[in-house]
Amino acid sequence: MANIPLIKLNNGLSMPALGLGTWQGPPGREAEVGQAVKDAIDVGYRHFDCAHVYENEKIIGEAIQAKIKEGVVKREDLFIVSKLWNTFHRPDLVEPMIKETLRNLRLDYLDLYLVHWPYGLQEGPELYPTDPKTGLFISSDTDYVDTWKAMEEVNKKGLTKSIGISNFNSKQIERLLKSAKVVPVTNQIECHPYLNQTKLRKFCSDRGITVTSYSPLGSPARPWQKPGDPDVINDPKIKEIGNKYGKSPAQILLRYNIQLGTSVIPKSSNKLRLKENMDIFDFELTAEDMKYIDTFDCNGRICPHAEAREHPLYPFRPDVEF
Ligand SMILES: NC(=O)C1=CN([C@@H]2O[C@H](COP(=O)(O)OP(=O)(O)OC[C@H]3O[C@@H](n4cnc5c(N)ncnc54)[C@H](OP(=O)(O)O)[C@@H]3O)[C@@H](O)[C@H]2O)C=CC1
Ligand SMILES: O=C1CO[C@H](CO)[C@@H](O)[C@@H]1O
Repeated sequence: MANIPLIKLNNGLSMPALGLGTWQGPPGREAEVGQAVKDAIDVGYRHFDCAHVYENEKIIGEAIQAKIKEGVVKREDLFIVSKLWNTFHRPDLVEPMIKETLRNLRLDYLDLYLVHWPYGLQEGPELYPTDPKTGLFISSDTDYVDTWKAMEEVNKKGLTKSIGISNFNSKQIERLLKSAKVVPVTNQIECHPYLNQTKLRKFCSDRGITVTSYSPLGSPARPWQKPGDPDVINDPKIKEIGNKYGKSPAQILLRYNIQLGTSVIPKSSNKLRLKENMDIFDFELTAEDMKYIDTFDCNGRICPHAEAREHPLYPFRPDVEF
């Protein structure tokens, strides 16, 4: 079984450099994730990236419990991540939400809890409250600085060992750090050769914040993909590099991220591909190949959350460089 390297966090804890993504895309596919989690544990995954908004945490909780009961793994060997959804940014909602996630995942604590996006949405039963006239998400006026204080509280209470952020830009991180008592351990962001985040990765690293790379394979099954959109896993140049190393395009994409120093969380529901995605620690891309892949960067963002573009805290604004 491959030995997955650990990434040191700024609070002395560590996070496995490879984890399983659990967002399953189109509705109706949520059930696949239970088997995927069980298979992943069997083949050696220990880091699981979950979120309330993926609406599958109960199934994941059952799968984890089943593997603990079977004696395949112990709770303390696992690194379980979840995320606070945008409609729960109001500070008084943070503790009830982490507790709901813990109940669903059947855990006493999380290893890492992230603020999923910097912008808050109108509180209520809808996960994506949307104005039918404009098609835009409906904002709440909660400031992530206040949400973060409540995140620090749930961290202090031991409901999660670490706290972090996701989809924050450099200006938002800078502002958060002015009042934060706890520095986020990671910023989970989209990162692959078409959007390699050189500046934001350096900005985070200079402040002791690791980067976790989401959609590292370019999320080829994302429901909103249109013909002609970025499709990094099918880039012939990536395939050609793979041929040189005897590795698949997915393995080259994941290895690229590992060598950038990030933690990487590919999703798969297929046992063979789960194994394939772990089999990336027995080779190294040369410095020349890393530099060559760096040149593929083309602002090829595939998870823009464009329906939030008018929100004052939308992170991917044209006036913010990174
Ligand atoms: N913080 C945030 O806002 C976000 C976080 N995320 C997190 O990141 C995770 C990963 O990103 P995601 O968008 O799911 O996309 P990925 O880039 O991980 O791609 C997943 C897709 O690639 C396919 N795939 C997996 N392995 C291989 C392989 N070896 N060869 C060919 N195809 C493969 C999967 O199909 P199959 O299952 O059939 O193998 C699936 O369709 C998410 O699941 C989620 O946990 C994602 C988006 C936003
Ligand atoms: O993590 C995520 C996976 O994809 C979802 C669909 O857009 C996003 O809402 C979310 O940020």
